[in-house]
Amino acid sequence: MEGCGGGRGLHGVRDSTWDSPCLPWPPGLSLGHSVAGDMAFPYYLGRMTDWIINEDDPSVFIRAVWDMSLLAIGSAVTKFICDVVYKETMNRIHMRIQSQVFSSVLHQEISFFHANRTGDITSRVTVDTDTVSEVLSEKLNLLMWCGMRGVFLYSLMVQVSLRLVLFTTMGLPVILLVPKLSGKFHQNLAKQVQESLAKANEVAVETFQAMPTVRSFANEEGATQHYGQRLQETYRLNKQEAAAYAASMWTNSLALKVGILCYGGWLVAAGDISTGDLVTFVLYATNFSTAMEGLLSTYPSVQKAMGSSEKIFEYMERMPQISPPGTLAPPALRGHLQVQDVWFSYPSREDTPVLKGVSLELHPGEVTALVGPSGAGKTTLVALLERFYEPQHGRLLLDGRDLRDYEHHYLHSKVPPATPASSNHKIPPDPSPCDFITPLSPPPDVGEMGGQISGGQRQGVAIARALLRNPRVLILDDATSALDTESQLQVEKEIYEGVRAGRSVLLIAHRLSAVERADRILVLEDGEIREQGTHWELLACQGSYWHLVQKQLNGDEEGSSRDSVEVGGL
Ligand SMILES: Nc1ncnc2c1ncn2[C@@H]1O[C@H](COP(=O)(O)OP(=O)(O)OP(=O)(O)O)[C@@H](O)[C@H]1O
Repeated sequence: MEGCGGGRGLHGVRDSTWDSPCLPWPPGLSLGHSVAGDMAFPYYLGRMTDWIINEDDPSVFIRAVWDMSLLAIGSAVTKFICDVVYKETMNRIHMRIQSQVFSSVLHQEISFFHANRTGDITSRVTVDTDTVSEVLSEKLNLLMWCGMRGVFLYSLMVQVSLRLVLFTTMGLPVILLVPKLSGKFHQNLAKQVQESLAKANEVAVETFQAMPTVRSFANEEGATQHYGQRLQETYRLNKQEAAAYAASMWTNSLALKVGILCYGGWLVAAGDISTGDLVTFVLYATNFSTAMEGLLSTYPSVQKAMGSSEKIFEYMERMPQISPPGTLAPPALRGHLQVQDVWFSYPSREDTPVLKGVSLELHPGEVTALVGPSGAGKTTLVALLERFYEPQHGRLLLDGRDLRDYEHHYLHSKVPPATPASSNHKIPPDPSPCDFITPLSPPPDVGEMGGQISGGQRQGVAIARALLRNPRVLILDDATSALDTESQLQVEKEIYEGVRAGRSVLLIAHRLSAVERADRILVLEDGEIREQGTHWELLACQGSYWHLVQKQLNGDEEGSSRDSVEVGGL
């Protein structure tokens, strides 16, 4: 068996996965003991038959009974120990595979999560690993057991009668060929079942995630129907899979057994073998046929697991499509951030650049604001600064060193973003010593995707989390739009206090009143920096910024009717 010691599993797995959970003693040996115990029965039954027919010395009969009893006990005990050790080992392997797939997925680049559906990824980590584990812990055990029985029995059958073995062997191709042919077909079907199940899961996950939308469009019936259609597809494939499985089972050839009895009877009559030998052989052959049946019934499951394991190992062996982080972690960081001639397009739309030669600088002790219409590329720039993606052209430098050179945890603690998305996970009971968070008082568990807190609380938590890290570069991406006026003033106080202490701040805001105090305002439009200057300088130019301000004043842009803009100071 390959599962123990180095080597690769069903379809190849890194050695480390399989190294540690080795069986404490050679599994083949203990399995051999157990199988050999089982195999002795036909032999002793044969001897007993001869004794009954010939009425030999009674001690032969008593010895046979004793030997059989001892072997039965020995075989049962060894099998029990074997099963316990094997299952324990396989459980550990399952746990390891599952956590390795999970960890491997977590290390993928962000675009991987955009390219693959959440349901598919979850299915890989849970359903597929379960399938493989089930096969490892049950079916593979059975497969080894049946395989070993088959080998033992065959050699014992050879010892009893070579002629009968040759006769039996003629029926073997039927037994061995059919599963090979049906196996491929079954493996294909198993893969399709897994994919269809993943799609059904995806529909369920997406529906639950968008539950408020489903409710407000009264689309519960539609969503149920959609899910039902997916399940129907899975059901149809499952039926086909079951039929393929049954087809691979029928090879248990009754004709073979009848043939052995007829031919064996003729050999006994001809005096080639004894009646006891025939009894022994028939029992061996029956056991052999059962072992072959076991192999056949297990084989499709192993094929199925191979389909699942292929996908698991695809994930486990996938290298993230982003440069690995560096090791740089200087004790002191100024927070001078430079974006130099950055061009970027998303992997899913490679021919549509979102950022077109963007250059900007964040200086320690200054607030730099980035404004622009929706879709201009502001959040994309933040994603690059967070190293979710890498630009196709241009450089991102922190204190003169490329962002890629910095150690992963160090970089994210020194340059944390405050975005609503960063508050979606569970938070500690006391998220922050920051004053503004107290009145917002979020619950310790924010619920899935932050669903149990208000927009304002979410933003408060996000800012508190970012500030808690005492960052050198603070990035606020539309982080204060849902805060009430009092909380917003407190956040601004925190921000500007941090700036006085030498922090660099990048402030992205739709509500233009929030950026008026910034030391510099950059206007990003269609992926390009169109203007930069202070609030007053930009107003005086009457360019893009002035137009944005006018739009908000006139209430043209979404939400601006609620947020009156004071052009002239906060
Ligand atoms: N993951 C993605 N894959 C492909 N295109 C994307 C992705 N995320 C954003 N985009 C596209 O990139 C462009 C810029 O989006 P981005 O979110 O950076 O704009 P934004 O200026 O932050 O907008 P807003 O102010 O509304 O948040 C948009 O055209 C958007 O559709």
